[in-house]
Amino acid sequence: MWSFQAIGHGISSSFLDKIIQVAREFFEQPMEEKNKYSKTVVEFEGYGADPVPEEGQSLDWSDRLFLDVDPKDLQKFQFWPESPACFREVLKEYTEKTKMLTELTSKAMAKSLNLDENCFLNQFGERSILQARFNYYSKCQRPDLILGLKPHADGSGYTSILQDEVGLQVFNEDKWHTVPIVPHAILIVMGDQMEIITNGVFKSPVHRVLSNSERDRISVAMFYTPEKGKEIGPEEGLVDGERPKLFKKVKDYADIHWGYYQRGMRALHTAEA
Ligand SMILES: O=C(O)CCC(=O)C(=O)O
Ligand SMILES: [Fe+2]
Repeated sequence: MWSFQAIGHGISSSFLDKIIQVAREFFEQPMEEKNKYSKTVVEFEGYGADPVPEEGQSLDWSDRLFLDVDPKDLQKFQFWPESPACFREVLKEYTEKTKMLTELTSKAMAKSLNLDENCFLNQFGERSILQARFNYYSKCQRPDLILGLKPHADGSGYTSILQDEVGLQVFNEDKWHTVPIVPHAILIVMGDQMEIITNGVFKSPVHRVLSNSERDRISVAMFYTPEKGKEIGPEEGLVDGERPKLFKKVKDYADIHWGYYQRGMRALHTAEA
């Protein structure tokens, strides 16, 4: 399993529409307003494109706002938009709802593998991290020439994605598959750290976003990642004679992943046993 669409998650449709709406309002503002929240070259957080460390690497046809949202003491309000006026309040509420969703999802995934329902939550730790990435893909005259977002696998534990248009594709069995829009479903995509924790039973899929000449697109990705400095590794219940340990213990894997991601490369091999 690499991804699924969560429905019946208890987050109201009107609230999900509201998040997409405030994201859209933020991105539709003049550059001058958005640049108040710009990140510098070295920072992760804030408004603007990801850095491209080396010449000749592909740029994405998209606009981003990246924010640490949980634990609360990691929130840096200098990067949180004040316009639209309800932005901060809506994001705080979505953070709380996403936390509840990750708890439910982690338990359900553990039970599906006949593991103790708290085992994934324990690996992620008390201070597990949530980061929000708002993506805006504007219309593009030449969608044949440029991608909205380059192929990558997430460095998170797993990621929940809200999307308002098709465009996201997942690579599986030698083909790109377009993820359908299920209204008000939240797409859960495994990241590399769940592949490590499940000893390869769950896979972290390579995915990308196409650009589109007719419609723009908003997505809100929430990256759920183990706490800083905490070691994670394959669950003992998923290791046996037939399935030896495929990965070693790692910590702060997301930082390692980032260096590779920027160069359009996968990082999972760095965790192989
Ligand atoms: O825009 C999307 O649907 C996916 C975004 C994504 O893959 C990411 O931000 O890592
Ligand atoms: Fe992604």
